[in-house]
Amino acid sequence: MDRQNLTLLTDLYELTMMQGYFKHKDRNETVIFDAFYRNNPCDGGYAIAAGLEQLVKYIKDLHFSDHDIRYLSDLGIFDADFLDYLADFRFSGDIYAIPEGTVIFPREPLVKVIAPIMEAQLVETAILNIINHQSLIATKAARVCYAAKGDGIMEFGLRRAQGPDAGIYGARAAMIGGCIGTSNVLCGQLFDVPVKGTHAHSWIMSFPDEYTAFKTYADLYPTACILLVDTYDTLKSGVPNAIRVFQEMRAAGVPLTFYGIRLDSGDLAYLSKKARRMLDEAGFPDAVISASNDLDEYLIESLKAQGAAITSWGVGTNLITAKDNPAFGGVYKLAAVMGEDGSFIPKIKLSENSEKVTNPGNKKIYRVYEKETGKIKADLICLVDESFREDKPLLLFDPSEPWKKTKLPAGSFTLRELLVPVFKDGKCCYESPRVMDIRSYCMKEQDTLWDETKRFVNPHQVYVDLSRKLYDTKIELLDQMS
Ligand SMILES: Nc1ncnc2c1ncn2[C@@H]1O[C@H](COP(=O)(O)OP(=O)(O)OP(=O)(O)O)[C@@H](O)[C@H]1O
Ligand SMILES: O=P(O)(O)OC[C@H]1O[C@H](OP(=O)(O)OP(=O)(O)O)[C@H](O)[C@@H]1O
Ligand SMILES: O=C(O)c1cccnc1
Repeated sequence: MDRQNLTLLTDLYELTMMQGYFKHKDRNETVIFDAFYRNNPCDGGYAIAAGLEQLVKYIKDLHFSDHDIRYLSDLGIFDADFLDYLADFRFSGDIYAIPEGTVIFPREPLVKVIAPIMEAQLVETAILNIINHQSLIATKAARVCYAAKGDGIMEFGLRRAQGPDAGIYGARAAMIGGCIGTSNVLCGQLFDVPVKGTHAHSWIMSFPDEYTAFKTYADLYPTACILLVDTYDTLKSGVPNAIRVFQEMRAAGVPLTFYGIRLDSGDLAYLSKKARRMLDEAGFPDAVISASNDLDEYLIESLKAQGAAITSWGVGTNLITAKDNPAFGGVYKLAAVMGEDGSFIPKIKLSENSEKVTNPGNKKIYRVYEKETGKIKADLICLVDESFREDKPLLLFDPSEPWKKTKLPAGSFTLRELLVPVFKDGKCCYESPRVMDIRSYCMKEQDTLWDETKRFVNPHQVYVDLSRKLYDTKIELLDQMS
């Protein structure tokens, strides 16, 4: 994906609407679109923003090549004047976004596009495609890492990902969410993240016996020597053969730095405890026991509760595909159009479902932290011309039940604005951090959540409140429409 022009990575209707705007509207009419999501993945209490670096690259590269124009012309639905316009097309607007690795909550704008309507419309599909995928996998990874309580999680999903892009960018997102490495070598090269791995059953099966396979592997890779012990019989053959090889390494003076076993089938709790005892009794208490086999956050949590002696985890299919929640559900909605006097006229989308009624206007988001603990108290969506101060009391109320109010005393909270400028007048003004730096930031972000929000069953939902002014604007629009 990084190597090609993605301008046609859009739904046809964006282009047919663009042509309609071109012919029947003021094509320079400036509008605001918000990308946001409505429900946390996996019924969780939060999500992790990811994908901004690829979004930035996509916007920077936006242009219709001669080849693209010829293709669109051949479709027979676009007129020459519109195709001429496309030939000179560049993104000229502003984009604000929540930085990658940030903890996010439903209904807050993750990306805000302020641009001429034709441009803002075109980019909908790709923005959602990129942000939805990576935010989903980063969130899943954060959950898996949370279950592992500080043990390392290796991302092993490339072979099970839905194609190369999902494998590459999914692994990138999994690193942001907290994995310590990936087996995906191209992801390692593209994003300078650690690549890690053990070996497959085929390695063992290709040798005349398990011991010879282990011994050969240990001679080749003595400093990262994790032996897969379940090809024949984990406790009767795999672990004893691994111990024999470790003893020989020690006897030969090979420093045992990072070594151990991987379990990939059977009862992982039982086998890991037995293996732990065998390794300890043989004098290898620091041998790592790693495990894989269709793991996810729930299984890891369960294995921990069962006292499994596993301290390193390989997670493939369920992470890279977010198997139990395969779509993030982010949407892109019109929030305002610019009036003749240059001010924005807020727009709202109605729905039978009150949760689906959009938040109108040109907005920004404050994150409100409890000063004493540094934990998130709530998020506050307001209009851009509003400002709130830490030295003034802050009144928060629940937008779905506005009579429920909380007044935070001045000095008891800190505020941070979440949306940062990414493009200004079509020029990029944002430099993406390195993935490993985003990962470190994401770890700190997750520390701002209470465990009650991170737990898997009925997590506490963080309040995403509206300012009084935004709330009143919304109610006024709803009144006008009814
Ligand atoms: N103690 C345990 N508690 C809960 N789930 C476990 C436990 N041990 C293993 N599992 C999980 O149970 C599932 C099935 O394990 P099992 O070993 O039967 O898998 P399998 O793929 O059938 O084995 P094999 O690879 O030998 O075919 C896997 O997702 C595995 O991670
Ligand atoms: O189970 P996942 O979470 O998807 O993790 C990746 C799986 O991929 C490998 O198995 P595979 O059978 O593909 O190859 P192998 O011969 O190396 O075990 C590995 O052993 C894991 O079990
Ligand atoms: O390195 C490993 O152990 C590995 C890599 C990919 C998939 N499963 C395991």
